[in-house]
Amino acid sequence: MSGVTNQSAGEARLQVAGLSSGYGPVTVVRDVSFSIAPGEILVILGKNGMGKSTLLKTIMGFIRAKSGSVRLDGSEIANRAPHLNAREALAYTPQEYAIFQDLTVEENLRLGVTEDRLLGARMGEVEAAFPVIAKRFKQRAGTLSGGEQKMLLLSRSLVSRPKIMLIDEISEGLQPSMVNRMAQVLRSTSAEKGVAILLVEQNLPFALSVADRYAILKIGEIVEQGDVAHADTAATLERHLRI
Ligand SMILES: Nc1ncnc2c1ncn2[C@@H]1O[C@H](COP(=O)(O)OP(=O)(O)OP(=O)(O)O)[C@@H](O)[C@H]1O
Repeated sequence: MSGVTNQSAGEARLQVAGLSSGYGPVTVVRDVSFSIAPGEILVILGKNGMGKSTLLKTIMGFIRAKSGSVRLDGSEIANRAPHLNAREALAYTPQEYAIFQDLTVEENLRLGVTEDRLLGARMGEVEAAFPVIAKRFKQRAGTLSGGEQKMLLLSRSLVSRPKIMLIDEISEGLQPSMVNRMAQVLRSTSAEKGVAILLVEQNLPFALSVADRYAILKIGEIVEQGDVAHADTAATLERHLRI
């Protein structure tokens, strides 16, 4: 099994073991294993087409696992419907600008909560994270800039009070100031709320500024994982990603 972790199962908020999945007969994610503790951020690195997005979608339940397990605080959730996973505190932020363009910012945020009244109580968190979003509450989401739409996506995840956040290339196409803001928000969300965050990223400086640990995915398999702060990290990334 590839990618054995340095944590015991008892500590893991998210534990993925021997996970394989794909499209029809084609296997894309192969025997992937890792775990993430509460308050920890793991980034999956890899070139285009290596299976990073497929891995996130499999964990969320959008793509069927062919084998393996996905555990949330020790309970098996592999192949559970995405809406049930969302209700039980998994928040998925896709790579696409997946907001409802014709709804207002507020209406988009409301989709992140199970009851309308909860949004009012949680708006303070959106305001603290992304003041620009809170100011545009009544504005049609389609009028936001690309970067603001990404902030709205992340805000929608935050108001759902997740235990686990699955985030696919949030920094893509953002200007540096917005990327820095995203990094701060993710760091404080994991540190202060104990959220386990699984990031998929191609933006290496951003990934390394945010994550505690990394795993490198190559043709669907984890070929290496380690601590970002470890002295060997730069050499390992150079070897596998040629950067
Ligand atoms: N809906 C699909 N049907 C069939 N094959 C797919 C589908 N989506 C992705 N694939 C294939 O699965 C492989 C992995 O794709 P995936 O999007 O998971 O990679 P990725 O590492 O996230 O890459 P990128 O950064 O380009 O999004 C690729 O070969 C891709 O062509």
